[in-house]
Amino acid sequence: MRTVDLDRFRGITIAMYSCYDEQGEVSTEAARMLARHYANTGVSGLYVGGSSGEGMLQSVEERKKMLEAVIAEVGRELTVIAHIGAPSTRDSVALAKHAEEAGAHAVSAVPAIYYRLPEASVEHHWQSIVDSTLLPFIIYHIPQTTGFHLSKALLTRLIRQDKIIGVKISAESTFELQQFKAAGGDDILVLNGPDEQYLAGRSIGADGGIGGTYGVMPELFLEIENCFQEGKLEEAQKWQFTVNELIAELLTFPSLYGACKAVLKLRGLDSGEPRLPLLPVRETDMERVRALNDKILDCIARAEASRK
Ligand SMILES: CC(=O)N[C@H](C=O)[C@@H](O)[C@H](O)[C@H](O)CO
Ligand SMILES: CC(=O)C(=O)O
Repeated sequence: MRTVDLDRFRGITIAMYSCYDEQGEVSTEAARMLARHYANTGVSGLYVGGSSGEGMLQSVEERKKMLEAVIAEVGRELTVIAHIGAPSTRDSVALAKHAEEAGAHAVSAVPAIYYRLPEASVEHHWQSIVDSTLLPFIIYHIPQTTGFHLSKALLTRLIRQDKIIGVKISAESTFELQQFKAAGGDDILVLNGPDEQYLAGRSIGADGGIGGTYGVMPELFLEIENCFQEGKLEEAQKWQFTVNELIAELLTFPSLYGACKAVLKLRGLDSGEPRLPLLPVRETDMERVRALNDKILDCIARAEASRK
């Protein structure tokens, strides 16, 4: 049995976008505003500084600032998971210690990126992070960007430790997800990464999800989750199909996060542009963004009406 309460990490966790001002500097006001908005939607948590959060594109100081702002605003209402993975173990450990002091509920990290590392390096990297704080740790497995394939053997070894409570799996294989779940059972959390497969992930063993498109439509993922919990699988599938049409459109823009941020801006939630090399939405694409935002809002209204 774990000494950590796993329940607070279940449900819908938004992989929050970065928040910048007009000059492209981290904006604590924008971070608080966006975190506040999310706290009012009913999601369980926020994942700060991950892929959607552009942690890899920020300095250590900027990452600290962003995390502190989110915790100051919603740290008592929501579960805040700090993604502290950085190319070096040294920076990752510094960020993990900061996250603990700042009041994060858990830390999470990708493998050390850039070098093609043997499993022993990645294990040592993660272990150093885990040993540096008392916080629970969630492995972030995203082989399509890191190039590192987490083996079931390494996972099994790591999750024996009380502090290593689970894995966020962004690999697209639901079989792999199921194998991880089978390796850890009720004693670990397996969190679904690919938003397009939220329902598939849940159906095959995921305990919840952390996703980058939740941020423009948390209500729709909450609806899939509610239907799933109520055993209304056809309804859940209908909403997943709806969501997937929207994701397919979001993925047609030069960057997914640029599109998501542009959508939010139309709703008065300005978090600035994504940081380069992630491209912002082109002026000539703004008509398409407007149409897409209208479509998403319409789907959210339908989901809410179906609950009444
Ligand atoms: C590769 C990547 O960033 N995956 C994210 C996290 O798992 C997802 O949330 C995607 O952003 C989402 O599924 C859209 O493809
Ligand atoms: C998408 C996701 O989960 C992340 O941004 O890390």
